Amino acid sequence: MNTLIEIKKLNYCYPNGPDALKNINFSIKKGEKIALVGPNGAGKSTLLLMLNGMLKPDSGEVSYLGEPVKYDRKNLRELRRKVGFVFQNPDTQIIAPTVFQDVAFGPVNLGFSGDEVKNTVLLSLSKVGLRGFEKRPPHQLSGGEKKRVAMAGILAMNPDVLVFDEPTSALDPAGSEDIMELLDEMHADGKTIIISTHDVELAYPWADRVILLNRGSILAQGIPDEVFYDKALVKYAKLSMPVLLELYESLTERGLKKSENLPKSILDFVHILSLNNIGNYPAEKKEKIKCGRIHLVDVDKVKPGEIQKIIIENEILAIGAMGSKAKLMAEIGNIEPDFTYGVIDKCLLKAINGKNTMIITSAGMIKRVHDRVFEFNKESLRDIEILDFKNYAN
Ligand SMILES: Nc1ncnc2c1ncn2[C@@H]1O[C@H](COP(=O)(O)OP(=O)(O)OP(=O)(O)O)[C@@H](O)[C@H]1O
Repeated sequence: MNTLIEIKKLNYCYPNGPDALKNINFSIKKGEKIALVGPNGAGKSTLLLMLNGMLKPDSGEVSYLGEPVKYDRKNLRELRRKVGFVFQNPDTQIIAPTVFQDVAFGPVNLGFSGDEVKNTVLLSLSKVGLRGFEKRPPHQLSGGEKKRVAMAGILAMNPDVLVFDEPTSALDPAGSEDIMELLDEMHADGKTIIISTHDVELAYPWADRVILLNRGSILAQGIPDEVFYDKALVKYAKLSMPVLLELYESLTERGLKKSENLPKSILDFVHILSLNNIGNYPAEKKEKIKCGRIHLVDVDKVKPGEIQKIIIENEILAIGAMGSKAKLMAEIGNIEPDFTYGVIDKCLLKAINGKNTMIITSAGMIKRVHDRVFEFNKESLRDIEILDFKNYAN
């Protein structure tokens, strides 16, 4: 993997303020999903602001693709085009009287033609699930919708790296799940993503790598399993262990056999329990329970009206919509999805209980579903089947 951003020996102190960052060293590789985790005041926002040159270190270096960042106007403009930043509070970012104008701000400044601006804005709005919002005044939107407008504004500049300061702050659980799903969609589109959060439950299953920050210093960095399973470290950072790990630790102390991998989802946990012969169907029932199937619907190939027929004909008991296109399709087809985040694992969980499910999604994510189900089948010695619906005829 190529190193995109590298930070070396970085120090920063706000004028008349505390030492906000002390001797920071880390690098970000292309395609990574990184969570910067720490309690209030740890320095997360300050560090994120270094990534696209909004703050300049007092000492040390930030480099992008091997080149040290230069803090003149021209170079900063270039850098900010490649590293997009979505603020914690969308009101900081939204400036125009309509959603269209707000999202168009970047492309207009980049000198796009009228048609290019229009196409880019509409594409970005559809990526964040806000088509039809073009004429709305942003200040009349909900907090979650404003966050999406801010994201669309950044996507319109097509950056390589997306930085989100507390992407789910002030959102309800469904709004948070929607935003996290959007981040996954952007990642599937090839973007490198860095978020800050103090929500360990959110960071643990999502991130490829976690950087733990406290009082302006990096305490640890590594894969989430290692960082969050270190109780003393997590406590020192004034955070708590993700609840699945806490439960796993507690049960292994009482004799539960340890598994090869730590549980990242309820599905993983159920799998670990079943390896310990806990929660399995009794032998006589097990014989009769066949795994449910996952019906995979490609939104670009199947019409909304046809989905209802597939649901009825295949006795589908739970539906997941993965991605904004799928959610829009569900809305048009009058389908209320049961899952919109963590969809694959939730459908696998239903499948092992013998229930048929449907996942509605689009091109980029179809392979992800196949890969995850293949991996789960291999690990759990099951044969959960995927039926691909590329057109209704099959
Ligand atoms: N503009 C500023 N001027 C002076 N001090 C500041 C400024 N912004 C932040 N600080 C201080 O720098 C330190 C790091 O703040 P920062 O906002 O980066 O932390 P954070 O981890 O993002 O916190 P939170 O989770 O509460 O948003 C804190 O002690 C804070 O008081």
